[in-house]
Amino acid sequence: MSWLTFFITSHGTSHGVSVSEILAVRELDVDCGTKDDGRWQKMPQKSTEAYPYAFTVSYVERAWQHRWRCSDVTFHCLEGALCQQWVQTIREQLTALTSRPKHLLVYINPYGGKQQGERIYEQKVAPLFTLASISTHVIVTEHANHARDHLRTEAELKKYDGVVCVGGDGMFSEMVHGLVSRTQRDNGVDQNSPEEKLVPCTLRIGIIPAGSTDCICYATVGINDPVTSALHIIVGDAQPMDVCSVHHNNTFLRYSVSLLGYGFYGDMLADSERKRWMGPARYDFSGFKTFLTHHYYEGTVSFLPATDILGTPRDKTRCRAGYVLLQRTMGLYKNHHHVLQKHHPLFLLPEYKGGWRVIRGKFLAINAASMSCACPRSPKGLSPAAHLADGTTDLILVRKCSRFNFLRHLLRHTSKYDQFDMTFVEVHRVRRFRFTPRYCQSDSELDLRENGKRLFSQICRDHPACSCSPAYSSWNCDGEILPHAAIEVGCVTTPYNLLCKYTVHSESIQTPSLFPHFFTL
Ligand SMILES: CCCCCCCCCCCCC/C=C/[C@@H](O)[C@H](COP(=O)(O)O)NC(C)=O
Ligand SMILES: Nc1ncnc2c1ncn2[C@@H]1O[C@H](COP(=O)(O)OP(=O)(O)O)[C@@H](O)[C@H]1O
Ligand SMILES: [Ca+2]
Repeated sequence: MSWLTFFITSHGTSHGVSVSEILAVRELDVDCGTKDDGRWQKMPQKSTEAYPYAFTVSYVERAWQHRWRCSDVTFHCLEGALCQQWVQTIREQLTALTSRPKHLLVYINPYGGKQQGERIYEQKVAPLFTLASISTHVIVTEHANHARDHLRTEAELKKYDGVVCVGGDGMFSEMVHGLVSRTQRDNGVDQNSPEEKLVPCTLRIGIIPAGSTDCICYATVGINDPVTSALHIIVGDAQPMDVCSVHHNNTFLRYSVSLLGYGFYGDMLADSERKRWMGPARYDFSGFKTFLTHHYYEGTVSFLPATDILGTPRDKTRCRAGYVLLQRTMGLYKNHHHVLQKHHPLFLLPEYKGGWRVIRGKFLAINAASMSCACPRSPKGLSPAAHLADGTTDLILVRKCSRFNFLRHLLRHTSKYDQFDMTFVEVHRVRRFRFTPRYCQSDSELDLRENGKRLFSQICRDHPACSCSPAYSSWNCDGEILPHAAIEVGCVTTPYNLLCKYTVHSESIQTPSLFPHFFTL
């Protein structure tokens, strides 16, 4: 990392800016007389008239709580040639940073969150891209899956260094589906086979948060702030992440990168989609309602524990991304963790010891968190110690319990207390899992659900005193509804290049894996 240090001679202090954090440099026209001194001076506004040449450096300033802001510093000088030399040198250094994007394809979801996507992009993000000389092609989506289908079939991807979505987790999911599906098709990979290895795609995806929960953004950057995300994109930050593929009867259904939730989160999402007019507050309303209905679901969860990894979902350490190390060991890429790096470098071998485990029961919630799932509602997230790119997902099983206990469990997501330390909750770090509901879902029921109709199955006979508990929930897959109850999930890391970098300034136990923002899938 090279640093430019500007000596502020007037005060005898220095001001250092890392080249990797410079966004732009521009010469200023200062129209005045000359003096033959030749040293750079950062001057108070009044005395700048004496210095006819100046240039301004825009750079990343770290503000509070993981926020990044763009700051300017102007340097004045007496000699034009020296001024130009500085500007040219800085430009050359910036050009040498190959991880920075120059051409971006941007999709804006005008419908997500508070429906402010276009305004957020135009007012907060576009000026920064222009400042950083990034050219963009902007598409405002006209309907759901517009971006996904455009990416999958039409978009001329060769022209771009990355794609950016302006929206929530659903919009990010569209990007993932468009790009990953296209890459598999181009490489002859059959998505319907759960065993097939996914070919990673080379384009990176950036998110500008403009959705309702923005969990993928929050869990990776540490905050859901459009300016911070734009700056991470400009400086070329990258973070590989896990992608889970979801299948049903050897048919590909979807990919998931954050949460797959059955029961509580599935029901809450299904209810909230009908209340979109409420905006992001719909989740509070539907969350409360779902909590009161207190439905449980019977079924069998089978999973393949990740025995070869160090670290568990109960770790007190957080996935802090001071730096990210990708290790390639016999085909397994493993991401970071300070403890791992210190004590077990390069010894992470994939083992499938122990085989599958099977758990049968009545569950209020079955959640698979491939990342912490931190969001403003729960700054530590559903699985605070989950890692961003280790090829595993944290499977959380919440068994039937009283409303009071379930409330205690939910509330612990918002406090320092351990949400897993309860008798009815268990958590496993897994490579694959499968869920089969106790009662088989008929094709006609599935059809009805797929067409958006709600149908409570009649099969209630085994629920004691039950007149309303349905046999099936649906899966919440990164905020999108998946009507199939029986699914099979495999988690793979699809890392690519080693673009990860960046020093994270501060952290606390409350703030989980915070990190960059331009994903490599
Ligand atoms: C009664 C007290 C309730 C306190 C509950 C605190 C638990 C909060 C944990 C939230 C975890 C959310 C995981 C995020 C999922 C997103 O992918 C999804 C979609 O996000 P989007 O709306 O597209 O930005 N949002 C939801 C709420 O399902
Ligand atoms: N132009 C559009 N009109 C309607 N729906 C859209 C449009 N563009 C995208 N979508 C869909 O909107 C849904 C919500 O988007 P998302 O970005 O997740 O916002 P939110 O966080 O509010 O849920 C997703 O299912 C996405 O596919
Ligand atoms: Ca959504």
